[in-house]
Amino acid sequence: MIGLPMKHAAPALLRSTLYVPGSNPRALAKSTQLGADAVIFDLEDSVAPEMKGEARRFIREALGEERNSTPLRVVRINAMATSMWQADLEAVLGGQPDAIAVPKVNHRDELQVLVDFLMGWEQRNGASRSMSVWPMIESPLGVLNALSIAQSPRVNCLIMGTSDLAKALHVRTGPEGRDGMSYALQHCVLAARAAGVAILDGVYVDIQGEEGFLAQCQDGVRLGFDGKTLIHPSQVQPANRAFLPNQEELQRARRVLEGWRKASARGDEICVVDGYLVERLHAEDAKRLIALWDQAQNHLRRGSEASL
Ligand SMILES: CC(C)(COP(=O)(O)OP(=O)(O)OC[C@H]1O[C@@H](n2cnc3c(N)ncnc32)[C@H](O)[C@@H]1OP(=O)(O)O)[C@@H](O)C(=O)NCCC(=O)NCCSC(=O)C[C@H](O)C(=O)O
Ligand SMILES: [Mg+2]
Repeated sequence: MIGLPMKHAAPALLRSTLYVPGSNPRALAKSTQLGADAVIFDLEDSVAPEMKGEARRFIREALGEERNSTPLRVVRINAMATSMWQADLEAVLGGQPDAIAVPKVNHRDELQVLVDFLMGWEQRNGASRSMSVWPMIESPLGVLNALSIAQSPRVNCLIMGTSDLAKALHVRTGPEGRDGMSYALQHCVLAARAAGVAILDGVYVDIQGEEGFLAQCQDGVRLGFDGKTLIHPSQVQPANRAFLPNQEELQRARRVLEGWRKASARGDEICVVDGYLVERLHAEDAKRLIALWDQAQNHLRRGSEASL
């Protein structure tokens, strides 16, 4: 039933999420054809104040286009501390985006205001489903409150705003790494996992810096992120590859699952695969990796069917 606080399931595949300035209709049209798992049509920092109205119209038009289930369409509104977010929502909700990304969330109370607004809109307009909410964590207070933010109604994904966070923390980031914010990143991954929601790593702003970008994707994988937010089409395919198991990991996961299933059928809870102890938890983790791979194959298939 629309309107009740409820848990929204986390999207299954979010390796690549591409930001697109709402003021750029050419990029808006292109963004959904690039193989990203999600796109974020932006009304916040990439749009000049005098362009906000026009960007709202462009985004509403882009949402209205005939579409498939992929990529997910998300709209980033202006922060709840501004006077712009209501007009943003009024302009785009009729286009039924898959989620609303909310920048600079410091406290769960801000989300309650947003959810109250969404519930009112959905009731007035007889909406058939309730909108998901993707809060952005990009301040020290946001990081410290990450768990309660992640547990708020309708939240099914957190997004790291690492540029704003680096600025607020006074840390340097770049190809040499981002050690200064590793505690904050890990804290947010912990919060997302505890709340059962997805979590996306921040952007890498050096568009030409392929090597640095790949290194940061690998860092994101090691930290436990589900995927990365992106700023340029050239980052989509590398992120799609980085956030999937490679062939060696996939084959190993299949051997682990098979080995454990055989052991389980014999009544054993443990076995040894490739010289390593395998318990139920390893089989479950292997199953998760295989499911991720299968989701990506389905996504590819749907994409190629859509382009026929
Ligand atoms: C950074 C850019 C301004 C560079 O744009 P451009 O100079 O046009 O790049 P290219 O010439 O290489 O572009 C080639 C074609 O690709 C299209 N394009 C470029 N970027 C995108 C995109 N993001 N989505 C879709 N399509 C894109 C161009 O239109 C060209 O197409 P064509 O003309 O047909 O050949 C630009 O990449 C850009 O605007 N990127 C996104 C910037 C953005 O959204 N920033 C805000 C989000 S990041 C953030 O806010 C951080 C967070 O809050 C934090 O705190 O960390
Ligand atoms: Mg930001």
